[in-house]
Amino acid sequence: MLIQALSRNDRRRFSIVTKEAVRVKELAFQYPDTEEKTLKDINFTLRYGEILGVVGPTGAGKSTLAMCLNGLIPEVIEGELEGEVYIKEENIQDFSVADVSEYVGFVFQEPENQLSQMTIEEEIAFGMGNLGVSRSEMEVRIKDALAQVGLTGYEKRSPLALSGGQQQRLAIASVLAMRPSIMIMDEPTSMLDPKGKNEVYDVLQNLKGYDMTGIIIDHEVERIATYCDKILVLNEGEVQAFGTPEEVFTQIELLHQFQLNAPQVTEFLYRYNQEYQQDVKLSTTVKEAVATFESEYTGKV
Ligand SMILES: Nc1ncnc2c1ncn2[C@@H]1O[C@H](COP(=O)(O)OP(=O)(O)OP(=O)(O)O)[C@@H](O)[C@H]1O
Repeated sequence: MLIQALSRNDRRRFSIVTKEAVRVKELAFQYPDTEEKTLKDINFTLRYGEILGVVGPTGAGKSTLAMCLNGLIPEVIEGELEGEVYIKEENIQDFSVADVSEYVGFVFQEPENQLSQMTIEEEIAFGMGNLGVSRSEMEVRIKDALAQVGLTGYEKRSPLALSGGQQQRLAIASVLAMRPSIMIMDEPTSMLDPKGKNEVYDVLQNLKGYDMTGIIIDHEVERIATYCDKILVLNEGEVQAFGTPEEVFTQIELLHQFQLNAPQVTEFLYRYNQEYQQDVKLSTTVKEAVATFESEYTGKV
């Protein structure tokens, strides 16, 4: 009855939100010649359009997890893999890395390492060329991708003449033009200065709602908390927490166990509660915290 009442577009959207974009099931991985598994019994799912932030201390296994999701493990990087990864409900172990790359785009830490062409438009065309996209379609996608990352007008420039933040935005544009269903970014801002970090997160913020599922590994908890729909905390290859930013970042004591911090506002509220024996709700954004304080204290002071 409900389905019948929906328009064709609504039905399409309905089917998208109800399907899983990513399912990781009992995933474990051990590199050769190591004594312990780097990943142990990882389970989570993401729906279409959701953005996942992966946080964890150094060596937790975050990059290893990312490589299991794009098929580099175990096809290119060998080791003992257990469990399954489903992208768009297909088990990626049934496909080659090249096939998986049509659905899963990857943005690396260091932008320079992923740029190889003479001009910005050639850079964006390069990935599409490997997918067999026609010249006329490429032109449309180049224009669109540059507009999305704020680099319109830079088509003929050299990628090497861009700032770090612009280079990373170009790397994102190159992935966007390939129209993957999932975009994985492994610490895309770690090599950038604060201005570059802001540029990249502003672009990512604008991409939200573009029907693309995203996975971002980053130590920038402030930005992760506002940008992501779900957070996964990884430590020594095990999932310690998975849920919304509010569900995860309010577990301050758990985070501290793994030398991780919540956003500053959440840390402040936690310490305020401790120092003054209060029970103020822990918020993960300044806006929410202000609203909480206003409703608690207006007229009482
Ligand atoms: N090719 C490899 N062979 C053997 N061990 C490896 C290999 N690559 C990574 N490791 C080990 O696996 C563990 C997890 O590494 P990984 O890079 O996935 O962690 P990470 O959470 O991404 O760390 P960081 O935040 O420092 O990037 C580390 O102990 C690392 O030394």
